[in-house]
Amino acid sequence: MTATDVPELVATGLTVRFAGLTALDGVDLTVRPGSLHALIGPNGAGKSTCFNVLSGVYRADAGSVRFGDAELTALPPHRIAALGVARTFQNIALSERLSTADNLMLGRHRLTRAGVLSAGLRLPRARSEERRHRARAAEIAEFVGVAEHLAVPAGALPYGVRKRVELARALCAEPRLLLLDEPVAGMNGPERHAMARAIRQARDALGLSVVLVEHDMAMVARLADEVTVLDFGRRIAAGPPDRVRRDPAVIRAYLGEQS
Ligand SMILES: Nc1ncnc2c1ncn2[C@@H]1O[C@H](COP(=O)(O)OP(=O)(O)OP(=O)(O)O)[C@@H](O)[C@H]1O
Repeated sequence: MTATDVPELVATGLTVRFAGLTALDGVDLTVRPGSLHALIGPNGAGKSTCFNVLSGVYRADAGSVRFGDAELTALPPHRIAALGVARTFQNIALSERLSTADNLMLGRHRLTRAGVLSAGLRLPRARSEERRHRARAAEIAEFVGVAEHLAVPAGALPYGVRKRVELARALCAEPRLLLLDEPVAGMNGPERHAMARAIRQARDALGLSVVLVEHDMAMVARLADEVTVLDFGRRIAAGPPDRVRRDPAVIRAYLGEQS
């Protein structure tokens, strides 16, 4: 199944101030439908703040966010989620005692009418709805390579697999735009590769747009169609990874971080 109605995300002039500090300063960001877009930049550049604005956790002091015809700018997080914007966090937020399958069912909560985990009455309609959702969750588990772990409690899985289960859970909400906050943080080489493959496969299979915050330039070059670079709250470059990597302002920003 492919999402056919993925709109463009267009953020314009995003500005966020905390006390005396301007965390985002007139940032523009356009995410083409179905693209994999990386948001990068040195520590404190404003990446998380940008995610928090896109998902409604923070309200911008100025600027706007449009997702197709929808104006997201002043909407609370649950309304933004209802429009098909899902997000993962840097820290794992799975229920450790629940199986992978049940964690994925929690991800489908937004789409269920009967309340799938509490279908205690076992009414036929609730049962068939639950079956349908479990089948879809298993299909999504397949896209991100965690299908073999469906029966295992999330807490018993290795770190890299748990992070992919989290990705699957976010996908279970059938988002049209997925925001991934440092999806490979803390992973070793093979886990990074598995996650990169999972992200690409999910995007290809579901046709959604993905924005990911990432530090590792090699990973960005491998994965992203387009990159936006922030530094001190400003957008200093945007474009395809190859061009952005060679941009003198980007090189300066990253060298500055190392010194
Ligand atoms: N809630 C807040 N209150 C005050 N200052 C904040 C808050 N959130 C972020 N900041 C500041 O805003 C700036 C941008 O922070 P942000 O976390 O968005 O950067 P980042 O690019 O995500 O950094 P990192 O890569 O270290 O996660 C930083 O100077 C940070 O200290």
